[in-house]
Amino acid sequence: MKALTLGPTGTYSHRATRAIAADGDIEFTESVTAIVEGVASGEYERGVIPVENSIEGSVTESLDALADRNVAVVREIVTPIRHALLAQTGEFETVASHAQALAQCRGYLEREYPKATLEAVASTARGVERARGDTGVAAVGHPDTAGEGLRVLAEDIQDRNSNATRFVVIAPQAERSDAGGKTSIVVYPGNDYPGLLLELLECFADRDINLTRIESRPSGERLGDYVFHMDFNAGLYEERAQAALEDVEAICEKGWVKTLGSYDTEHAL
Ligand SMILES: O=C(O)C(=O)Cc1ccccc1
Repeated sequence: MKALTLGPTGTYSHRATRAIAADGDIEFTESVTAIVEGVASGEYERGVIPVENSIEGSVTESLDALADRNVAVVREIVTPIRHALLAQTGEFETVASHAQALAQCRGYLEREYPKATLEAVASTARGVERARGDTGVAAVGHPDTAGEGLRVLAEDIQDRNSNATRFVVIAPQAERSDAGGKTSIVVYPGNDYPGLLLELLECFADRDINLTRIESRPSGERLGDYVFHMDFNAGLYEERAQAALEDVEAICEKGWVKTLGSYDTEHAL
């Protein structure tokens, strides 16, 4: 199964993708939007993108790409994230990594390297490549990416011990499934009145369905206009989930509801 994820080789996304594809079937690109596009167009059978981190929150580019393109979510993969500081020597002026990784280590970097300039690059592994080619650059990434030429200067530098990232596995929309313990939908009410959000939440509360996440993103139309990403603990094969979705659709008759599908969770290292 050909899978596309965030590269180059050695990213956390790459590690998560190994849960669903063999290394020979994994290809890389350097933007999550390009991953979603590669799957939506049918070029790739699977894509793996990070959506949420326990310290830093949403990967907003991923949420927006899921709202804007037509793909299905067929699985979620949760992995612990343990960052290392990698460099050729202890003398560096710049720390390069994915913006989320830099943010997850903000306290450590400010405390230990207050003068360092932080440089956001496309992925942690891209930062490691920068450090491999430049003595003035250190990287934040998985310690296994050090390879030859880089020293692991410090391990477990994330600001909290419990640092986990949630990735979703996406597939072409035709593979959307009703089976699985969780469901993701994206909702654009296209309306605004007191109690609208309460009504949306009641669709789930009234049926004893646990919402695991709700995240608002700007619709891009105007200030104060939102798209909601909602995840809940029920599969669309369940009558109560179908009924909740029907009610959500009725509330959003002036907007739209995108059903990304039902799926199960996998924990990977
Ligand atoms: O850059 C990577 O390695 C990624 O896969 C994105 C990311 C960054 C930080 C934590 C989890 C995922």
